[in-house]
Amino acid sequence: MQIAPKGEQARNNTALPKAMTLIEALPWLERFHGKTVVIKFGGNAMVDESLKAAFAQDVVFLRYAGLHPVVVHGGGPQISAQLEKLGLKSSFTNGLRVTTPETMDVVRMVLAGQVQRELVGLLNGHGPFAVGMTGEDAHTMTAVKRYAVVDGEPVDIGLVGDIVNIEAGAVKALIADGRIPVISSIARGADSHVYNINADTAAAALAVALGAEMLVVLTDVEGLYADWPVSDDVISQLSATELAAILPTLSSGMVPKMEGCLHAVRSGVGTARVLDGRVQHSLLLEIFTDEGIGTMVVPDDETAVLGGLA
Ligand SMILES: Nc1ncnc2c1ncn2[C@@H]1O[C@H](COP(=O)(O)OP(=O)(O)O)[C@@H](O)[C@H]1O
Ligand SMILES: CC(=O)N[C@@H](CCC(=O)OP(=O)(O)O)C(=O)O
Repeated sequence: MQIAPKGEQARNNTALPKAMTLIEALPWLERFHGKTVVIKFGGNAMVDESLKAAFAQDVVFLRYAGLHPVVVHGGGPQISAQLEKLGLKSSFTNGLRVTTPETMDVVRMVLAGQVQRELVGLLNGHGPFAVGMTGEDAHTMTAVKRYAVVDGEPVDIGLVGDIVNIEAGAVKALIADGRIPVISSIARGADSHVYNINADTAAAALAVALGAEMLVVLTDVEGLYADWPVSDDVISQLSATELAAILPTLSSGMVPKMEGCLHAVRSGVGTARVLDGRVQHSLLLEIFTDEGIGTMVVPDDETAVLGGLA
């Protein structure tokens, strides 16, 4: 038995702000309970051990809060580091890795064998939730060869694919079983080649196929900068039409990210958000607090009020 001195519990009201923080989350919990959230964890956001651990906590928190998180992970910098160790060079065209068959072996090994395994391990430190798979498994993602377009001309970039079909059954079965799917962006081609898929593109396609409420992209910038690299003013919210208008002006890694966000909101996903993965717990802050952070893309018919509660 433990006995507190008279009045101590009543005076001990330092806990009130904590209670208010929890209460602030209530409308968002009501709104998102039972909804699927596809989270893209970018390779540039996973450089730090404490960030990876905080990410795993956030994702498991979402699961316990009654949402259905699905993780699609990147690993671009990790692939480049491994290629370098092997004496192979990395080259990109329009933000896409030029992927020879030799490079593809390394992409598959790093994404499915290292990055995915590590994330599954971190998530499963909190319970038996995470199940790793690649887009190849159960024909979840089918790809066709993708060409980069440079000066209006198609350029062969090797085994880079575009997703043409998603069979979401295996992912849905995992969600229904209370698991957290952790998916590497590799897909089988109808021609039985294995293709390297940009992880932003894969996450967006999966969000659409799952009818997700939200696509969240965690990266290494605060959001979409209005006039990058000249300024770093973050665009906090923009409509699909506004995004389509600025898409041709974007460069490097932002191109597949924002193309994915646009595709998602134009295909039924409620909102698409780009967040700073370098900020600990940015995922929870974005979903469960009133302060929106990063960039939110909303469908054209949504009003600005989506930033708060509609
Ligand atoms: N308008 C922009 N706003 C923000 N970042 C931009 C913009 N245009 C290009 N970038 C670049 O895109 C990068 C993010 O893409 P990328 O490196 O592929 O990240 P990730 O590994 O998270 O997918 C940023 O670090 C920045 O250098
Ligand atoms: C075709 C293509 O470029 N694929 C990417 C796949 C990994 C990825 O997208 O990782 P990030 O999200 O960390 O950039 C690559 O090989 O780097």
